[in-house]
Amino acid sequence: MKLFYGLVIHSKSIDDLRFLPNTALVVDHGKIVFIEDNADVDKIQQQHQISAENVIVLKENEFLMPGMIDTHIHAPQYVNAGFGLDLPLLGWLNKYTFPTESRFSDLNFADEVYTRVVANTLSNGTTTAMYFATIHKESALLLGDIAHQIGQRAFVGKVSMDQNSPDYYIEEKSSAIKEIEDFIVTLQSKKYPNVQPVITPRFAITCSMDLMKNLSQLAAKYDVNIQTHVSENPAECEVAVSLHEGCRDYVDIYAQANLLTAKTILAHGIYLSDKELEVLHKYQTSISHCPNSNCSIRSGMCDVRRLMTQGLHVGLGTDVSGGFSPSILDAMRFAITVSNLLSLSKSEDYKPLNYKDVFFMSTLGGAQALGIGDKIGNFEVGKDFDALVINLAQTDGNLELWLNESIENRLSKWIHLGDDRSISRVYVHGVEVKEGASNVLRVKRLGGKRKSTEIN
Ligand SMILES: O=c1[nH]c(=O)c2nc[nH]c2[nH]1
Repeated sequence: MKLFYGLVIHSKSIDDLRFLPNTALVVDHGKIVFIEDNADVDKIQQQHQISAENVIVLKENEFLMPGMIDTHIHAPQYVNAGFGLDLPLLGWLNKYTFPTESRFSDLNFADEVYTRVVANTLSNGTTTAMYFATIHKESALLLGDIAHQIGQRAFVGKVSMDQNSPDYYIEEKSSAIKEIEDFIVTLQSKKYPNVQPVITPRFAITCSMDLMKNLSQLAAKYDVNIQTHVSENPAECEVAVSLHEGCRDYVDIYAQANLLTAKTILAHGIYLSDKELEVLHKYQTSISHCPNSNCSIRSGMCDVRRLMTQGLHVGLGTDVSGGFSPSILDAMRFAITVSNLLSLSKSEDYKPLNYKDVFFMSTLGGAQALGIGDKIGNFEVGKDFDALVINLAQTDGNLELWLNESIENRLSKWIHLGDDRSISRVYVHGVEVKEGASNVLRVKRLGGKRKSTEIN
């Protein structure tokens, strides 16, 4: 058992952010068993019979928050993060993305890159990641192994694609169906408590209707999540609809393939019509908002406020490498900026996203978007303890300046100015993992243990 004591910040819902001073939070076997603000810490330590070494008292310049959730990240594209941003989506996929992803048939290369992406996202405070891998079953399984070993909560998707893809990076339909079923069965048989397989048709351009229908049947058979892309770029929308005869619009393609469920998350959703939003709402399907990517490959500006007003769950995604940063803090900032820019062309009562909204989206909102809002995302008795200790002193040497501010302003400052150094401890299911993740990276840098291959 562990007892945390200090300032706790978490969201109860989109418009209910709580700042809880002097809070005692007890964790047992990875789960939250007690939480009380303005608590008598000695009394609670005694009541729960917790030894002194298991009491973690936060400093004045620290606070505890839920772990952050990246609802959309392409693990293999981590290699490309920060370059190749000169083309819009379809050209970008062909020139940069497919060639890189095709390299993941090489397990040594996959090991190198996937270890880095898991360790680095954890160091940046991502306790849960919804990953796209590649079409290669073995390396996608390896991503699951690595997330489990390093200690990240992860949804891992072996990508499926059987059309409109280059010869060197495509599956044949029947083998795509066999491979994804093998992938699900194998990953589930490992019984990793925090790693799940996810059905991952790349998007409607690279998947035949028949493949998508088979994938939705497998999702139902194994009760797994589904992820794909929707309505990211005007040219993409046009091509997608033209390829699937008899489908009214982009969302209708996925509706006809039975891919829309309460466990489905669609990345982007920039150009959705009101009718499409209505359909997504009916199926309780969520959106991953990836503002860095939307700006970097010039896809467009997503009106998140509109999606939320329609009742959709919206999480945040880094979308590496359309997005150049693996940090959810970066996604929060981009989300605020994009929303501010959008507001310039809206009526005066339009409310752009602020730091409280994006804090929600990066924690409980992300969990709800992934269909696990009852398990993680904030601090409630019975939930898993996925958490970050934030140390403001690491962000700015002039700590006094920070401590003179209200707690609200401190949070706003951290969201706008903080970086990975300010995330001093990371817990997943009650286990502290940041140090482990840094060690893995150190071993890699020194060329130790795992075999190293060259990275472009
Ligand atoms: O941002 C994106 N990244 C991708 O890899 C991709 N594939 C299809 N659509 C996509 N969008």
